[in-house]
Amino acid sequence: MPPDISFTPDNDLYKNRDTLFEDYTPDTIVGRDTELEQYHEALQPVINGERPSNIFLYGKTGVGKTAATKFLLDRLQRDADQYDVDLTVIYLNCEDLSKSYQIAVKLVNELRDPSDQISETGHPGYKVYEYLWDELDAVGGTILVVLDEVDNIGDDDSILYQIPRARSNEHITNAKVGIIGISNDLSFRDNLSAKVRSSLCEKAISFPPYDAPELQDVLQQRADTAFHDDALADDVLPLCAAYGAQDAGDARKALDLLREAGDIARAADADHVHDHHVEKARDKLEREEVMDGIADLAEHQQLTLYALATFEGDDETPVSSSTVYDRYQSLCHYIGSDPRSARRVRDFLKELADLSITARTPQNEGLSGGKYHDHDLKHDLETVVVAMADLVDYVGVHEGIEDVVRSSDEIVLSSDIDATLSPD
Ligand SMILES: Nc1ncnc2c1ncn2[C@@H]1O[C@H](COP(=O)(O)OP(=O)(O)OP(=O)(O)O)[C@@H](O)[C@H]1O
Repeated sequence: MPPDISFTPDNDLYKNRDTLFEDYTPDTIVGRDTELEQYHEALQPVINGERPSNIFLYGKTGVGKTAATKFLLDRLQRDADQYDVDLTVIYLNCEDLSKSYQIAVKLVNELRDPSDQISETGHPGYKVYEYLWDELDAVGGTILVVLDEVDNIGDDDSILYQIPRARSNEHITNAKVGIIGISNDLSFRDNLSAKVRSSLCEKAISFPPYDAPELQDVLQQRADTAFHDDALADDVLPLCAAYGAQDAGDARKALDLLREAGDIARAADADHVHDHHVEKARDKLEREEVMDGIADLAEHQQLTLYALATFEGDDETPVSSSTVYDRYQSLCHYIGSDPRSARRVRDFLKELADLSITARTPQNEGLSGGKYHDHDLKHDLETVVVAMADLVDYVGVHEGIEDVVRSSDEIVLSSDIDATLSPD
C-alpha cells in the first residue's frame, strides 16, 4: 500500500512566489536611473516621428538590460499610440541564431501572416533580404528590431550592417527601421568590423554591475510582491544583496537566492525567512553551479579533475601540477586513451581554477625548488565526484575516492565498486 500522501496549500510565507521568476516583468525598474535616462534619450527620436537611432546595450549578465528594454519599449508603445506614431516593435532572442540568414528568415516570418511563412532553409541569401525589405516596407512607420544576445550572430554578411543601411541603399523607402542590440559579451563591440560598429552602436549604453544597495532596492521591490509582510527577517535582503554584489552584481542570481531561501524556510515550516536559510540556499545554489560546470567539462579536463580528486580523497592535497599529471596519465592508461601533454594539463588545471572548481596557489621554492602551482578542490569531494559520476563509472573507481563513492547515496555506478584502481 502506498503511504497516504496528500497536498495542502502552504502560502504562509509567499503571497505571490511567481514574481521571483525570470519571466515576471516588474512594473518599474529600480536602481538603473542613469541608464534609463540615457536609453530614454536614445529612443526620443521615435516619438518625434524621426529616424530611430540604432542602440547598443552592453553589460554583464543579470544587470537589467532586457528588463529595462521591455519596460521602456512598453512605455514607448503606449505613448506612441497617444501621439499617433505608427510603431512596431519586434523582439528576437538570437541565442540559437548564429547566421544573419537565420535572423532575416525569422524577421520575415515575424512580419508575415502565419499562413504565408517561408522555410528556414533553401532560399538564396539575396532573396531572403528582398522578402525582408518588402515586409518592412509593407508594415511601414517606425519599426524597432530588438536583437537580444546579438553577439551570437557571427558572420560577415551581417544583418547588423544590412538593416541600418537598407534605407540609404534604397532597399526600403517607406519604413524607418532601428536596431536595438543587446549583449553581455563585453568584447563583442570591439571585435565588430568598423562599418558594422559605426552603424549598430550609434548610441551605446553601458549597464554596469549592480552594487549592494542597488540590488537591495531590486530585491525589496520584488519581495513586496512575492512575500507577505514581515515574512522576511530584517537581515535577509541585505544578505542576499551582499552576496549578489559579490556574484558580479547579477540581479538574476540575487533573486534566485531569495527564492531558494524562501523555499528552504517553507520546507522547514519556518514562520519567517532567516539569514541561515539564505546561507543554506547559497550553499545549494553554489553546489548546483559547480556541478553544472563540471558536467560541461571536456573528457580530459574531467580526467584531470578526477586525478586531483583522488589526492583529496587521500588527504594529500594540495598537490603540484606534475603530481596531478602523473595520476592523470595513469587514469588515461586505464581507459586506453592517449594522454594530453603536461603543458595542456597545466592549462586544464588553470581553467578549473578559473571556473572556481579548484584552488590554484603559486609556490616559489627559490633556486632549489623553482616556481610551480599547488592545486586543491574548492568544494567537497562528494560534490565533485557526483558531478563526474559518468566518467568515474567509465574509468573505474580509484582507491582515493572509494570511500566517498561507497558512502554516497547520489552515486550510482553500473558496475561493482570492488574493482578499484590502485594508486598509480
Ligand atoms: N532594475 C531592476 N529592477 C527590477 N528587476 C530587475 C532589475 N534588473 C534586473 N531585474 C531582474 O533580474 C533578472 C535579470 O535581468 P535581465 O534579464 O534584465 O538581465 P540582462 O542584463 O538582460 O541579463 P542577460 O545578459 O543575462 O540577458 C530579471 O528577472 C529581471 O526582471
